[in-house]
Amino acid sequence: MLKVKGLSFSYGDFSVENVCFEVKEGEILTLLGPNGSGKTTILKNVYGLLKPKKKCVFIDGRDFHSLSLKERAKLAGYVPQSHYPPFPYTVLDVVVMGLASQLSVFESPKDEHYEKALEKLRLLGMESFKDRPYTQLSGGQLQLVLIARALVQEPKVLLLDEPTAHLDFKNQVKILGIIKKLAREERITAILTLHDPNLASIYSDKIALVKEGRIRAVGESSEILREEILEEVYGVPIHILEFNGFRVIMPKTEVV
Ligand SMILES: Nc1ncnc2c1ncn2[C@@H]1O[C@H](COP(=O)(O)OP(=O)(O)OP(=O)(O)O)[C@@H](O)[C@H]1O
Repeated sequence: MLKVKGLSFSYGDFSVENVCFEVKEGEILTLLGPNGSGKTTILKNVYGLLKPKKKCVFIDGRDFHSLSLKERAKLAGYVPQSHYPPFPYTVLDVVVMGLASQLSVFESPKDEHYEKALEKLRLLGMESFKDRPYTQLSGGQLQLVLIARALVQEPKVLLLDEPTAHLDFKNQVKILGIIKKLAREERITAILTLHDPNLASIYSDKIALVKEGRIRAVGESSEILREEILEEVYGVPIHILEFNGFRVIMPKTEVV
C-alpha cells in the first residue's frame, strides 16, 4: 500500500540515508529509536513537509509527492507532535480546517463540512467539546482533536508524530487503542513514531528501528524486538520477557 524506497535527506549536519520500508493497508508501522535518531525527519519526508533527495514515497504505486496538494490531502493525513494556534478557535473549527485543501480560496465551509467534522469528533469521543476553545484543552484532548482534523478528509494513510507525547498512561492507551481501531475497522494505514518499546510492541504490526538516520532493522514486531538489536540501538542492557504473546522490554539494571 505505502512503500518508501531509498529515502535520503540532509539538514547539513544530520542526514537520513536510504530509508526503505513497506506498510500494507490496515497495518501500523512504528518508527522507534533514540532521541535525535531521525524519526520525525523521516515522517516529515514521507508526508512531504521536507523534500527528500529523490522520488521515494509511493502509495498504491503512485508517486505521492508528485500529486496535487488536494490529492495528497485525500490520501494522507499528518498529525504533528503539537500544534498551538494563536487564536482560540473552537474545536469544531479546528477540525473543519482539516478540509482546507478541498475548499477554494474564498469558499467558506458549508453544513456538510461541519457535519463531517462532527462525525470525526464523535468517532474519537470528543463531540461534547465541539464548542470549546481549542486553547483550553488538555494534552490528551488536544491530541484527539488533531487526529480528528487529520481524519476529516478520510485519508487512507495517517502519519502521527509521537501521538503519546505528554500523555498520561490512560491517555496513551486510549490514543493508541483508537489508532489500532481505525487500522482494523476503517483499514487506515498508520505510521507513527513512539518512544516506548513496550507500547510499540503492543500496538504495532511492524517496527522500524532508527539509529543515526538509518533504519537498523525493520519487520514484524516479534522479529525486531530482540535483546541484541535493542541493546545496540539504545546502548543499554535489555531483558525481554514473553507475556500473553507480547514482548515485555525491561532495562537490565543493578539498581533495583
Ligand atoms: N530544522 C532542522 N534543522 C537542522 N537540523 C535539524 C532540524 N530538525 C531536526 N534536526 C536535527 O536532525 C536530527 C534528527 O532529528 P529528529 O527530530 O528527526 O529526531 P527524532 O528521532 O524524531 O528525535 P526525538 O525522539 O528526540 O523527537 C537531530 O540531530 C536534530 O537536531
